[in-house]
Amino acid sequence: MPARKKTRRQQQQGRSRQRDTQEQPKEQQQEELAPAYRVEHSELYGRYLVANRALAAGEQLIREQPLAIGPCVSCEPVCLGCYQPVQLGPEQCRCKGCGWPLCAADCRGLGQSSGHSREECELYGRRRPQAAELLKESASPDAVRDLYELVLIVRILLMRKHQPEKYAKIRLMESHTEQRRENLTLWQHYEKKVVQRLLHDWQLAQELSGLEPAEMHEICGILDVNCFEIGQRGGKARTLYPSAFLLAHDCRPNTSHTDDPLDYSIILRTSRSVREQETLTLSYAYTLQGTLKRRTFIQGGKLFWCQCQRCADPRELGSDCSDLVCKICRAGSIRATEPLKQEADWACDRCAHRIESVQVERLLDHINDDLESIDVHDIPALENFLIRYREVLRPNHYLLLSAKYSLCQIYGRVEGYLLPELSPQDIERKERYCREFLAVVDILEPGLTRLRGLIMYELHAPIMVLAQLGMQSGRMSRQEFQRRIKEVVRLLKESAHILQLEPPGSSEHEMGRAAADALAKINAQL
Ligand SMILES: C[S@@+](CC[C@H](N)C(=O)[O-])C[C@H]1O[C@@H](n2cnc3c(N)ncnc32)[C@H](O)[C@@H]1O
Repeated sequence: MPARKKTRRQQQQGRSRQRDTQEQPKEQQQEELAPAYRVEHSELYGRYLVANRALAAGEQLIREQPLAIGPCVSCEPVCLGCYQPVQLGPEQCRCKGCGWPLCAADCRGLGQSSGHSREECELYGRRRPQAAELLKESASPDAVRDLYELVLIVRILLMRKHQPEKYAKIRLMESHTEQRRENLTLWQHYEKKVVQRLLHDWQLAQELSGLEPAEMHEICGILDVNCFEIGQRGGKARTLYPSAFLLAHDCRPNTSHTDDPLDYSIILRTSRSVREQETLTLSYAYTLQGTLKRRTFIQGGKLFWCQCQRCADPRELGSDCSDLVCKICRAGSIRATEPLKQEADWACDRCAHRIESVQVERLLDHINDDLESIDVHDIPALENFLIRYREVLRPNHYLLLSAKYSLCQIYGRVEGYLLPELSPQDIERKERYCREFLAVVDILEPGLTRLRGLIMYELHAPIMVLAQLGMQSGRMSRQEFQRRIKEVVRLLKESAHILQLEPPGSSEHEMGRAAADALAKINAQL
């Protein structure tokens, strides 16, 4: 995060303390209940968490600070103190001790174990030619990525010497080392980019006696299997938490989590009510992706093939978010015949047309690249994308939904398309996209989830504006107007409730407050 002025930080801390005090009675109540979960073990999951009793939606299960935190593996350089983006040019502030780029000389993360610690700075200071001096403006994206990939690994290896208790906890995490060793590409990547580099170029064994390649590979595995990616307000980091890593994966999970921008704590809650004995789950993959891609992603990093209910269902629990248009009969939808087999054919549900899954993958990669090349603020280009692929993908397809979600967020917010400038057709379009998106999110991320809160907030605005326009023009009946206002109130209520569960200081929390304010104004007028 950019260096924040003391007053702002103090204000934020003040808000946070206030919130703690307000929540105290609730926490006291919870203390009287049995613990919310317990750790179990199975052949399939290894260790995992189960509900110890029936849990209500929104119950806080875990709040804990990271055991380890560092930059994400990315080509974008970030401040080592607070993980906000930085530049590599001569103007950028650099650490006096080691030369790595920082957001500012008084970054709040300097000298902190959650940021750029003294031990790290001293080590990098001794390795300037192999580290900071490579971080120049002319450095290739790969060179930047390779260096930033090392940071969290080195931080953990330094704990071996400086924080042995934390290090011991981390080493108890799953690394899947044997399975990783069998994957030659993966193994060689870490052998070359991490192990050899740290041992030979950085001479790390001089700093940490007895350090062996096997231990370094194990740490790389632990990070791949157990890391969370977190971040608020443009910052991005990866973290290991003491117990949140124990949650098993499901592609329609029953918990949701967020992180506190002040101390990087994870806050994990039930997103819907959970039965006693039910497995507590979160999603290791982005839920708004199709089964073919999600399963490949999970297998790549976490080394298992997901077999959850959603993955096993060709219609993905009725969301149809992987459906393609059959180009032979046009009326049918093409879906995986056996979704738990990556290589199984895809077939039309109306005619005999079939395609191989590799062809589907190629098509999806192509469309995804096309979408990625569009600026997320470019309304005409996103609209054009929807037109280009409506003959190829069904309306709920996750790639179309991704474009629709961007449009939901920018109609009414970007120049030339601000709310007063929007035509009724544009407003109707925003409403339609929001509804289509929400219908799928209701299936795949039901309950008190951030995405539902955000999209409900977006949806309230077009309904409200169209209702007002309808009344003004005399084309809408009083009854219809009231029905719409009722819907606006419901959306704002739910959105305010969900988004205010997000930590103060986050943009989502701000939006939750805006929803609550809008609701209060409407209630005052009713
Ligand atoms: C973040 S760790 C979870 C904790 C781990 N079970 C342990 O005992 O340390 C992720 C690993 O748990 C297992 N796992 C989690 N969810 C799973 C699922 N739905 N199906 C199969 N294995 C799963 C896999 O071995 C995965 O790599």
